[in-house]
Amino acid sequence: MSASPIYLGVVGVGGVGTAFLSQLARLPNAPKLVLLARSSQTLLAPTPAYSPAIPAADWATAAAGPSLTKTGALPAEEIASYLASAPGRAILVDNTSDINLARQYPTFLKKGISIVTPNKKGFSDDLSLWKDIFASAAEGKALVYHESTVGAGLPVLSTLKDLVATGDEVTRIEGVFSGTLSFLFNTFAPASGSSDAKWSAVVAQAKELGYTEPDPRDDLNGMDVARKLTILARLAGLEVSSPDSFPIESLIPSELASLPSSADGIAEFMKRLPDFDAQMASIKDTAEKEGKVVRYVGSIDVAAKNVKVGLQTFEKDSAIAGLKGSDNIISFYTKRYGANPLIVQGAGAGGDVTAMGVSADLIKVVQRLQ
Ligand SMILES: NC(=O)C1=CN([C@@H]2O[C@H](COP(=O)(O)OP(=O)(O)OC[C@H]3O[C@@H](n4cnc5c(N)ncnc54)[C@H](OP(=O)(O)O)[C@@H]3O)[C@@H](O)[C@H]2O)C=CC1
Ligand SMILES: N[C@@H](CC=O)C(=O)O
Ligand code: NA
Repeated sequence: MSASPIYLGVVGVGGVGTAFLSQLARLPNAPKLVLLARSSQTLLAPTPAYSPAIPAADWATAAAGPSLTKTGALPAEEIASYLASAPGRAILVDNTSDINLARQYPTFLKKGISIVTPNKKGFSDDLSLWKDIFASAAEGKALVYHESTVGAGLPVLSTLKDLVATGDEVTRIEGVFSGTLSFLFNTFAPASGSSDAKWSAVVAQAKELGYTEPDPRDDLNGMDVARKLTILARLAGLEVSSPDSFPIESLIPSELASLPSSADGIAEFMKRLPDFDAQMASIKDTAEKEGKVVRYVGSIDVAAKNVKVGLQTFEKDSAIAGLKGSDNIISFYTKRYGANPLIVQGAGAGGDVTAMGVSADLIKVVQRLQ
């Protein structure tokens, strides 16, 4: 007997979304792509047959697919209704960083539509949304997978969930949680050798490489790391009310802090950032005088219910100082593992590795729905 078809809606075709589509095109037993959206355009397989499916691969190939319905941006409720009416189980992959779409996850889940996403916003916003998401999933018998919200494709959330589910006691989680900030400090202040790179030039490079959030200030102000720690803390059992409920050290010059988060605001920020290179150079030099390097780290002390995010200096021969490229390193201290933590390390940003986490989650959801 062949498995009944599963229907897929994908929103977002940026760095991660494009890499995801190309992985989707190669997946055996891939669900039928029936909706594909970017900020101002939506492609739909025509109803009531939900056929022909949209060809995966990339946006241009998809948009050239025959007999598709094409429209502008659709409200989340309409996307949910469209997917819920498909003649089989449905999955939404959210490859945006849109908080408004994330706030609608409960609407999708209550209708039985499973969610797969690298978008951190829904899981790190107010605790009430977190609770609503998982209660709605239970109500709609739908699944929620979001591995790439922390450490991109690295098995961070699955590891933590396994530790908790098997009865281990997680006491502390610490490390480098930002691919962008890892790349910036590894390049700007390497542990071996020296670098003349200007901070602003390395920020521009990280943006170009697709490591940053759509607005790079979300990385530089520490909020991206704070969101990841909020997600990990919640999975470890702490009721963190929101990512701004603990102190976060920002690397954004105060003079640039109030620029708007529009495309113009981002461009203005990037243009004026070189004026403040001396500030980061001074932080680097101060660490250098002590024979150390500076890195941006985070930690969760589960027993003390304490979350910290900010700059710290490290000996040059330490594991954190020696990270390369966009690598994350995440150490789980638990009762079972004792003094030697379970460590997950590897690339923590970039389209391909993030999409890998999304595709792997999709495979798990498809297997569980069949
Ligand atoms: N880049 C990385 O290394 C990692 C990213 N992530 C997360 O992955 C997500 C995507 O990141 P990335 O691909 O880099 O971001 P991009 O800015 O490259 O892409 C965002 C995409 O979302 C679309 N979009 C935004 N808002 C909406 C909306 N309301 N409705 C429909 N489409 C919308 C954009 O449309 P348009 O094409 O029209 O602009 C674009 O296609 C983010 O949540 C990010 O935090 C997680 C881990 C690592
Ligand atoms: N901007 C983020 C992307 C992954 O979450 C980062 O740099 O870590
Ligand atoms: Na991950």
